[in-house]
Amino acid sequence: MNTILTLENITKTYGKITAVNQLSFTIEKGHVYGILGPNGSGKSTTLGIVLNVVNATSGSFKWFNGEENTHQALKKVGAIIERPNFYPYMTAYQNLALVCKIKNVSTSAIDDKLKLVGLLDRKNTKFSAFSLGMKQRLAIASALLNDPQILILDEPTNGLDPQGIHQIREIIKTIAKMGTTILLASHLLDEVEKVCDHVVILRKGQKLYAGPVHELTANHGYVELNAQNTQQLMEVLKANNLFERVIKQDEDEFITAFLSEPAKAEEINELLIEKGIILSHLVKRKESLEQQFLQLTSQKNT
Ligand SMILES: Nc1ncnc2c1ncn2[C@@H]1O[C@H](COP(=O)(O)OP(=O)(O)OP(=O)(O)O)[C@@H](O)[C@H]1O
Repeated sequence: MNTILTLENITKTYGKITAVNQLSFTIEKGHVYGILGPNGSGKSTTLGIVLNVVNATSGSFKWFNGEENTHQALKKVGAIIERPNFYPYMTAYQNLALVCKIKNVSTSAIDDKLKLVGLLDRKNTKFSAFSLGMKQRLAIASALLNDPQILILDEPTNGLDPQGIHQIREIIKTIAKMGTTILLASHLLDEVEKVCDHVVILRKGQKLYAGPVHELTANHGYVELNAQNTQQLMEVLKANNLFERVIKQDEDEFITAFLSEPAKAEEINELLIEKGIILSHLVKRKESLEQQFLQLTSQKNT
């Protein structure tokens, strides 16, 4: 089995606040997972729980199918969940050598890891002289020193400039291509879309969606329509299997009908003419991932 991590009904409460609510999902080897959600949706708390730094109130999780205890399993996990913190007066190399000593791994891999994050030529520069982006890249090198099976990152590009953001995303993609599973938390849809192949969407600690990113985008779009007799049009649309959801709120100018399978505007028009409906408006649209994300996160008021 290639299961790296399984969460089952994890809940974490802080007094009256439910930070994580009955959360279940599975991480399989070889994928890049994003935990996506607005600020305060429970992403960091979830990462803290699986890394054993936060105790869950209820529910369970297991690493590597529960073959080893959590303490042993976490030796195969690389994680950066806080701002990178190294000794400022020591060089990049010296800092990593110290990490090797603490993790009890050989220093022979240091240059390779520095190369991977684009810092080999800065190995003898003191940490205090590093930019935030360089510090973050050094933290990634450090987390990779023991060749973990999974790398966990909490908001890896927070606070970086566009170039720094690009560098980090490219490094994450390279690490993933080399076979390391990645789990990253982000509030940036764009980041998850660019870097991840799977996503768990959270809102107020609750899972709204878990699955491949492409399935979230693989919808057939929707049509906006109107006719003189709106009520009749609504009824015809609702009765047809071509549409999985038909919506019109009072303030809406048009009816929105979500397609359950691909269909051209001409086909829809023809179908409605057969039912005696002359459309005054027909526009076919496709929701962007952003629209879907906003729709998902604004629904389910709990
Ligand atoms: N130690 C704590 N004590 C009390 N409440 C907490 C604590 N840690 C987190 N929370 C609360 O739990 C909820 C989830 O927080 P969490 O940090 O996990 O969210 P997040 O999605 O990572 O957001 P952000 O990106 O803003 O950190 C929030 O309402 C937060 O205020």
